[in-house]
Amino acid sequence: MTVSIALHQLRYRVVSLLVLLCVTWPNITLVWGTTEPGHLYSSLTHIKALFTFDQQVGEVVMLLPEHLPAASRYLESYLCVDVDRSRGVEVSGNPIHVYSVIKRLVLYWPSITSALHVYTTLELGHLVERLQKVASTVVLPTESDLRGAALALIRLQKVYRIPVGSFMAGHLANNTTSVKLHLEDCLRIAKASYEDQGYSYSITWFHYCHYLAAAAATTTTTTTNTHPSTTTTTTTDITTYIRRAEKEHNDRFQDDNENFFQERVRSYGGWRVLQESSIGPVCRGEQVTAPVSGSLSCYVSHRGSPHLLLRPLQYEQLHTDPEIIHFHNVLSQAEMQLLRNISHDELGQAMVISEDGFSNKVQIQVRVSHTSWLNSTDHPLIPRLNARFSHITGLDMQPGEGLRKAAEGLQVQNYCVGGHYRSHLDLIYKSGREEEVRQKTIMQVSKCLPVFKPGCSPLYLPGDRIATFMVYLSDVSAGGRTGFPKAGVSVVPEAGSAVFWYNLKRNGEVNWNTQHCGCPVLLGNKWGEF
Ligand SMILES: O=C(O)CCC(=O)C(=O)O
Ligand SMILES: [Fe+2]
Repeated sequence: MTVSIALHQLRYRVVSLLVLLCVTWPNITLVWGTTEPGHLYSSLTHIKALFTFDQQVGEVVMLLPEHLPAASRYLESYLCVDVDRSRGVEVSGNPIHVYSVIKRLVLYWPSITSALHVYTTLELGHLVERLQKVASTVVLPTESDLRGAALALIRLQKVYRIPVGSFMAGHLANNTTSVKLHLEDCLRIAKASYEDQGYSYSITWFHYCHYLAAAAATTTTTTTNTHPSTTTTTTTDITTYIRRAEKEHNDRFQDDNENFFQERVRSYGGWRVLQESSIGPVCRGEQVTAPVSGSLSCYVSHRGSPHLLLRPLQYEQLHTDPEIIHFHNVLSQAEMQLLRNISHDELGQAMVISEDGFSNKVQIQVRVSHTSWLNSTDHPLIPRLNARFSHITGLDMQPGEGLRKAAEGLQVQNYCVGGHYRSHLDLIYKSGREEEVRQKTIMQVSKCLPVFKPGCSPLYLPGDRIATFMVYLSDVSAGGRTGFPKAGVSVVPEAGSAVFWYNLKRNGEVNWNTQHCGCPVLLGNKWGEF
């Protein structure tokens, strides 16, 4: 199935471009749709709208009399955004701010809104009215979105090895925000991880909560990290949570699984070693394999294309098997902006193909991003880009129809903070079950040629994505690399540059070393903001 999208209004901003080149068959692994419950934090459009709405709520709440406790709580949290905005600190691209805005709107806004009618007669009546109008147009977050935002923090913690104390203090990647987390947040995040079976992380967070609760209990006044409403959770309660999580951990212990410590938990307290996430080292840009010194090169070349003679390409070879090439300055700022504009309104939650190879289904934890597809007819820029990519790669980018199709349409993709794409292959045949695919020969695949016949397994359709050409439409403030854990290579997103590799070997076999991931975005937006 090919998804073609008619573009309507050209507005805001966005993202990156993924061109997946197929031999013959127009398969897609990705379709667009609306944002799933729990995933509001990953939608650029929604998050932008929430921050705008939040600002309006903040302005009204500042004028309300103090006796509305929810309003005071709202304000206390909101003022941190206000401070950061005035300091020029990134707000919508900061996962702690994103978690906090969702929290304010889920926990405090409902009580505020139900009390607001009282104030319509006062001086601030017109502000209240305006706010209520806006509220009816905004997709407001739910408890499950708050849980999703908490789990996004855990994902970042796993991959980038961020200490709990760093989140609590609002400090990420050398970037400090005014927003601080409290005991109630600590408990919420710990519980979210526990419910998601991330036992080791939940235990780590519960220990921190225990420390906060103990500190609060020894002071008569509230400390900076606690809040009156949370002092009802005692250290005894938290100890019970820890014991429960430890028991679950030990009962379900799996060696080498990032949800568990390296060993069973033996006694209460003590030092425990967290498992390394399989993508952690590449995503952090650490050296994971011995450098292939001497064999890699940088070129300025026209790559044999007369079209590139006057403006040769700068390219860097990052790896030899597979050959991974990083091309620089492939798109101009204006082109990136245009692509972000024309895709923005069509972004929908990305999905991945299901096991049976045909019915697309959402696997939310695997791929958290928003995508849209661009056709050649959507804008005159698209055919121009297809031609340019063809000159660069030497491959046919003819979008065509059916078996004439050489390449899929352009796919634009946006990841917000915490957004990621787990390790996968871009192939259609089968990602993951290596042995099974090895046993199927190319002959079996060709039985299905020249057209799809009944009896051919949907897993072995004629043609496959032979190569991937991916252009970054923005820089990313922190995180968001494209990581190749088997090849030990990672690429830092650089606006206007492109990564290219062949998914198949010359003989048509799968190149398993092309396994790659979109590392979680720690700060900012992959791909772009304007
Ligand atoms: O986001 C990235 O860096 C990788 C994206 C990717 O692998 C894909 O969409 O297939
Ligand atoms: Fe991919």
